[in-house]
Amino acid sequence: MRIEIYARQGCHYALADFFCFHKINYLLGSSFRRVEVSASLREGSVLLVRGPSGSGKSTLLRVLSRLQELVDGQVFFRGVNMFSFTPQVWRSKVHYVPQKPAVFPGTVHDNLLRPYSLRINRSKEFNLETIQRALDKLMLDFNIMEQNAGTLSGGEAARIALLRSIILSPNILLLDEPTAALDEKAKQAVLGLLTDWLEQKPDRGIILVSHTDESTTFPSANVLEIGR
Ligand SMILES: Nc1ncnc2c1ncn2[C@@H]1O[C@H](COP(=O)(O)OP(=O)(O)OP(=O)(O)O)[C@@H](O)[C@H]1O
Repeated sequence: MRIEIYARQGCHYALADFFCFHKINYLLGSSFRRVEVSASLREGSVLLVRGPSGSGKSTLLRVLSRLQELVDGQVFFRGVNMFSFTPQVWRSKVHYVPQKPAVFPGTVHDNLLRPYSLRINRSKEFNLETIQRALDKLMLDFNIMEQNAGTLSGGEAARIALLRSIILSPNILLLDEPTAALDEKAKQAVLGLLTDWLEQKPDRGIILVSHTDESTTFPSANVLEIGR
């Protein structure tokens, strides 16, 4: 009950209490520059995060995925405070896909399989048909599965990192410039996949940091401006 009350106070302006953060404060790197932001995300929707370079957009995503401490403020998923979850459970719900894709030793197949070795994902199914469909949508050939992940191009590695998150079916995707390394056609493919992903199931949302205007793809998206 206490959690409910906090949720309403913290995010009372939210259209729905799906995911929201209220007056969260965080430091930029080791400097004393501090950012304070509030925003909310409706189920099935996108929150676009904009702001000048160095304003703290990537840091916000790190804070929301609990890779960096917040100084103050509250974050809620369905009215439950972020700190009520263990970091592992929180990160299985809220996935961060960094700007520089993480590439692990081994093939692309090994890279996609890697998160399933974590206890939190053991009950999840690694489904090759789903992967094949997603690779198609991302304009990648299924043969890429056997390629050494260290040899992927920047744009390929970005799409594989996104796919690795998507197949685990989190509730919230925190995406940092997911199309920055892509040409226009591949960019549209990624945005199409994200649109489909949002529509496939309820209980999903995306927070998207992007320097390009994605509001035509996601016309109902809320926008959070940082550092203006
Ligand atoms: N680990 C760190 N150590 C020191 N400074 C850091 C660290 N991480 C971030 N910063 C600084 O914090 C500020 C915000 O960085 P952040 O990456 O969040 O910005 P951004 O808005 O995402 O920028 P961009 O649009 O260029 O990607 C920058 O000035 C950056 O140099």
